[in-house]
Amino acid sequence: MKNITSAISFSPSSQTLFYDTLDMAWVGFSSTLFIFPNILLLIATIFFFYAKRKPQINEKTKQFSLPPGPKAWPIVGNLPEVIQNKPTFRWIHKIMEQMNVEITCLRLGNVHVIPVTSPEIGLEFLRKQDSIFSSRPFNMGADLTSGGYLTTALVPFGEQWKKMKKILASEVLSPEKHRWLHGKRADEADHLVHYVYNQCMNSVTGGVVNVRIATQHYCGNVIRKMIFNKRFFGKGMADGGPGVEEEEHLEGLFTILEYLNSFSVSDYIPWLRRLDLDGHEKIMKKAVASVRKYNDPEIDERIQQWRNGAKKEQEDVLDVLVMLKDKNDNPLLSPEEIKAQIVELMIATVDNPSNAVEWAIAEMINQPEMLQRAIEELDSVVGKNRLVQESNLSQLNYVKACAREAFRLHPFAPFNVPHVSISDTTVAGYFIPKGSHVLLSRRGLGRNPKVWEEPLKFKPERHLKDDGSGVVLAEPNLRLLSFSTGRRGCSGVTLGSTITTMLLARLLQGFTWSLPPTMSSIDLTESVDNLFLAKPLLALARPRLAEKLEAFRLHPVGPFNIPHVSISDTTVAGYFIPEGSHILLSSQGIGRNPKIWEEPLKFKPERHLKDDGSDVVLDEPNLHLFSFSTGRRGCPGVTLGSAMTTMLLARLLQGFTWSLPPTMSSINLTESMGGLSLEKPLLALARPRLAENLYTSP
Ligand code: HEM
Repeated sequence: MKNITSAISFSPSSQTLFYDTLDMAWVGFSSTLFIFPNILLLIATIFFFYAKRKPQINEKTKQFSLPPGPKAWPIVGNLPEVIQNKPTFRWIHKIMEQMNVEITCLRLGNVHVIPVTSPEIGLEFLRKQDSIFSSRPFNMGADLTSGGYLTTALVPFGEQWKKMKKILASEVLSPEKHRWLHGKRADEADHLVHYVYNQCMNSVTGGVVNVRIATQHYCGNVIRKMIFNKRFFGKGMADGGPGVEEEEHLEGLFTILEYLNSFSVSDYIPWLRRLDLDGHEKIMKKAVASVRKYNDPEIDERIQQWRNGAKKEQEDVLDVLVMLKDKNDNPLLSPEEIKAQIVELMIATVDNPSNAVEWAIAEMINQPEMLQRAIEELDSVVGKNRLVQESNLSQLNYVKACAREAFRLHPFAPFNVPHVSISDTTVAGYFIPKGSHVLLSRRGLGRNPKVWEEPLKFKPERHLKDDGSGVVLAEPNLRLLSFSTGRRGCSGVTLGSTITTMLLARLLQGFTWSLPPTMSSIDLTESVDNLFLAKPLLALARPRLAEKLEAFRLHPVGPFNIPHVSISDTTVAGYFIPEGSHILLSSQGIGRNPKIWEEPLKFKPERHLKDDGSDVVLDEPNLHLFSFSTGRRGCPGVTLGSAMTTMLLARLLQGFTWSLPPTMSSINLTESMGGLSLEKPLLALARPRLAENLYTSP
């Protein structure tokens, strides 16, 4: 749920009010005349509020002081500086640097906001005193996104949070459900490769790929597929890219993330919300509506399908949520709870993986030896004849180190989701009043020079362990903040790690990335308003596997099996076979052996059909023909290899009517001299035989 995290970081650039701290005069950047009455109203309201509610003075303040921070104005505290210094997260980090502190305290209205950049202090908040800091703020963004606090991540501590968190842990994000949903993630990983491949082959762009579009839409596709069992709300694009519906949906999700915790004045002086002085509420309402416009009809229809019996089998997360029952066998979740929770799951999924992978590839293109090292790892773990699968991810330590380094150096959000204290306490020797908003700085932790050598350098190898043990993306000790820790820690660690690693691994394995023709290096400048790359990454991609896959297609089986070498003298078939002999089983000789096969040179598939109608398999452990071999050196990929071969042939035969090209009277079946492939690549006339829509989206 990092994204939610992310939301807290930004000060959207649409802000148009600036405050002059010297003469206390508000200056309307765009229209002073328009803003002036608002300001008067603001000041009057603040005074009214203040007169009614004096800040509570706790006895503890007498013993411990608040963390150090900039001097606060009466009543409004540091809000004037927050308004004046946009984006707020950069200002906060700057003052912490200037004060040389790892914890500070700003007072925004009546709220103490406590940014932290030290892992030790962070752990005191989120581990040692976890129970005190386990609530969330009430604010406009959380209210709108969570449908009035019906969800998990954005909900203050209480029964609703407990109920939803438990449901996510046991029914949506459990290891069992993770396995159950594997096929959907696998589809989207294949779709990603297909989409990027189409971009590479696009003669208009010359193979230059917009990596941000690819990564963000992959994340959007994965979560839509897991929840709704569909990637596209509409038809999508012929090249596998997003249609207008998915573009709008994703833009809505990222806008929510941007404005969720964006230091809006009304987050700290709640009655100002109705004035919507900074326009954030209008933007948020529109963004939430544009997401729910697509989500809600799917949800309503599905509830109906279960009610009227049209749906009988659970196929995705939505089915699971709809079918949860309480102890009286009534629906456990209301439609509104389901709708709000789904928005939250979506924002939790799309931001961190896409941003980290975009940054990682940008950094790696500028240091090509990293690309090389990652590719070597992929080739040695996975090989070149098949695409990386989730079962390989645990072995891809260097690839994971690259993703982890991107989380460290380039988090999506400057701060973690706010933690709100439910009672007064002291942390690191400072008084922390009840109701404080604790903001662990993802940027500050990840770049803390006391923790990281050369913190501004992208160095994935710093995460590799000397004992070669597995690299993980989680960091419960808060040396960097990826999934956080404690009772409010991320519920989606496994899913988030899988999506991130698979995204990076597929892009690296499938394509060779380099600079677009006109560039000498990737510009790694960060956007001013947020932590994205200032400009979406455009990079040249060339398929790396195509050549190998083509070789595989043309030479499915070499003339001989891979040599078997004997490790001692022995006799076989009455002959002496010395130690170190190379045994070459001839696949050609076996398959064409006239003692085994009648008319061995004729292509006669029916010879493999069994009289009893039982299944035909491609495996032949008796070596009457040579497919996957047998014994301890036999092929471990029988199932995958059989599935791929059969699917390849079946799809081509089902999808198309094949015939001779116009100028030929028959296909020339001459074998090449150097191998067993056709001498010339097969050219054949194909005509679609199925409905047109089956060809347009993969
Ligand atoms: C790489 C991907 C992800 C990262 C880096 C990440 C990170 C985070 C972070 C930093 C938090 C806040 C923790 C805190 O308040 O201390 C969080 C919370 C959360 N995340 Fe994730 N997240 C990711 C993916 C996901 C996914 C895929 C899901 C589910 C689909 C998810 C669900 C949640 C939920 C429900 C919470 C709220 C927990 C609570 O408030 O009790 N996250 N995540």
